[in-house]
Amino acid sequence: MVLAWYMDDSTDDQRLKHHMTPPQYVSLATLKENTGVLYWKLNPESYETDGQLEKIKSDRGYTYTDVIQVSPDKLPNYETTIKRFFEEHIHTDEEIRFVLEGSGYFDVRDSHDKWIRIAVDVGDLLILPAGIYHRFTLDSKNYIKAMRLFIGEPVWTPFNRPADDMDARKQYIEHQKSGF
Ligand SMILES: CSCCC(=O)C(=O)O
Ligand SMILES: [Fe+2]
Repeated sequence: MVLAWYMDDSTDDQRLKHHMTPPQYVSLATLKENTGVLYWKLNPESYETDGQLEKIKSDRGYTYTDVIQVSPDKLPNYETTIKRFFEEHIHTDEEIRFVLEGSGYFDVRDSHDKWIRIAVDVGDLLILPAGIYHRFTLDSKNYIKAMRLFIGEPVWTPFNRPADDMDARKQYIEHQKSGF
């Protein structure tokens, strides 16, 4: 089950939960209204045949899929890559991830520039809109396997903050003002 919460300001291990005291959770509805992040829960046992993933793919035009595994032995240049995932950045396209095994945290900035931590695990399909400031980290279990989806030829290029002058960022801010 996906859960999201506001993060504390501690600079401790990024893989910890970083709850506020007391914890301050964010509902999926609020997450969507405030940030444009979308979420589906799919059945990890039957997603290949039950049509749910196929429907999302055809509704949203996703034509490309691959699978990424993040662990020291599976991911090339592991240390460098996980550092890059955790640098605050945007993309010019949506970031779409469907968790097949393991778990992790996507952190996104809300409309007041506060970090919201989204905990994903098996069956969670998360869509981060183009232009949202975000980052990714493994949690303390240290492993995730996820499907990546894309419209057309994938572009994974991160643009680290500050990227406020980019069109994708400006368009994101406009959407946020007018309501997702
Ligand atoms: C959960 S997939 C691993 C992270 C990733 O692909 C990304 O941050 O772009
Ligand atoms: Fe990203």
